[in-house]
Amino acid sequence: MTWDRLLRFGSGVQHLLRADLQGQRPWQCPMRKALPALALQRWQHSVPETLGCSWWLHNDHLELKYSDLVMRLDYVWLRDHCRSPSCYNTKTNQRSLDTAQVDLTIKPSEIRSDKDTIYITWPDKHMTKYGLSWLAKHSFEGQKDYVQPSVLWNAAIYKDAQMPYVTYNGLMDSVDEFKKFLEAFLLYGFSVVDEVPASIEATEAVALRIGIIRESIYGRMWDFTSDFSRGDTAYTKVALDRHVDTTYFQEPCGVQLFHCLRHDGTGGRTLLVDGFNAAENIRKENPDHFDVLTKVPIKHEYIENVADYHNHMIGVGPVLNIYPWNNELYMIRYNNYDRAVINTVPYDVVHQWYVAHRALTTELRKPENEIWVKLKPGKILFVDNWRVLHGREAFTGYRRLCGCYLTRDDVLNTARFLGIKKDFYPPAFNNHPPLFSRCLLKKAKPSAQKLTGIICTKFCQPYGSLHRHVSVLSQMMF
Ligand SMILES: C[N+](C)(C)CCCC[C@H](N)C(=O)O
Ligand SMILES: O=C(O)CCC(=O)C(=O)O
Ligand SMILES: [Fe+2]
Repeated sequence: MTWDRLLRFGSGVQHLLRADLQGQRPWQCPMRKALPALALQRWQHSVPETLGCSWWLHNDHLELKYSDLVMRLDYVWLRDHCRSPSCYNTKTNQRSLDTAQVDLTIKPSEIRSDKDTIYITWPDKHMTKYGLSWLAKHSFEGQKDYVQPSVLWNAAIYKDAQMPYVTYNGLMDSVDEFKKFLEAFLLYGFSVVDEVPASIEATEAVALRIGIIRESIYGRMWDFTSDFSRGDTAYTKVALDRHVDTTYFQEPCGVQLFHCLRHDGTGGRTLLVDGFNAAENIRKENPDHFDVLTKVPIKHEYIENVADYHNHMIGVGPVLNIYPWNNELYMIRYNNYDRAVINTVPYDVVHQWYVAHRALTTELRKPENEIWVKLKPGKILFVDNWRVLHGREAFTGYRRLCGCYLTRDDVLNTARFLGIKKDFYPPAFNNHPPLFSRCLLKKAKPSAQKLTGIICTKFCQPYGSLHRHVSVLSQMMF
């Protein structure tokens, strides 16, 4: 074997590469494309091809083929992901290695593989063992393009959805019921628990089953009537248009739950609107409006000086919040009552923003997007406050509502523990087009029998990936 060969091909259970990598020549060899034809045909395998892996040392990364998956692994990444006891604590699942100490031009000095494992020795003689299936699972190329399915709904879709009926006893005593409830919440952005004792204590117990209560200026568990005990319209009898709460927090509360403990009077129904559905419709129909709503920072404010309550909360952010790496919408900050003075952009942008905001408002106000429910003692409504807007009809009489906010991370933590949350971090670079991350599943149910239609939103175009997603989603949902 010549030097070039030794450096370019990996194979065998025996050591293949034992090079002084400081030597210039091998690492300056041309990239794969420029290699002689013979060399290109010479991927070598550790064991019969079907079982093992083959690898190729490039100048700046390791190309590793393992059961049909071709991975390209950066050397610093490989060193950084060493799971040896000195680099990684498997008890705490924390890295002990100081990544800043890794030479950014590091290269393996020795490499070999067998059926399940690849072994890399580094210039300082440290050896790293990588399970091939671990690499397949954690490499960029090995990412399964699953999404957290979410059903963007309007009134008609909701009607067909057959949301599960989960009771207090079911939720507290049965993991299956608990999962049913949370699955519906993840899919639709709201979910109901029924037959709950009409007390603050039972409401709190339900909250704690799902997550951790987020204490705020309103307290831990809150419990209010229309007595204007706090300086906010919520504490009156007037109607409240659709909104999300705590837009004036830098991180608005993730989840809110409502339990109406008593109402002797008329009106007071609760309105729910899927903010993501409305926003995705805007994205489809008028991407420029969508764009403006994702870019213009808007301040929201809560100023209260009532009795002993003195609060001034400020939160700033766009109405539509999207992840920069794939444009996925993750939070809507929409509350026209609490929106503060706009002074962040010049007048012409202000005007564009008003036009875009009007388009969104029009969409949010379409009766076909509204669902109305009457909260009653015994029924707890959970709302994803980053996605689903709520409102209420004016009412008469005595009405007492209790509930709390939950920390979002902890609700998702519970969902992961139950195995019902898939986390998807899509490819973020140009030659790997963003895969769409939200789609409209018509008539999907939490443990759906059937999907009757999947409409992909505009930003997730590539047909190939759409096709893959559809099949992945189908697998998950059927
Ligand atoms: C839910 N609870 C009654 C405690 C608070 C109400 C907060 C109302 C406020 N305008 C907002 O939308 O954030
Ligand atoms: O009274 C209601 O039904 C809800 C009021 C409200 O929007 C809130 O408390 O956040
Ligand atoms: Fe509210």
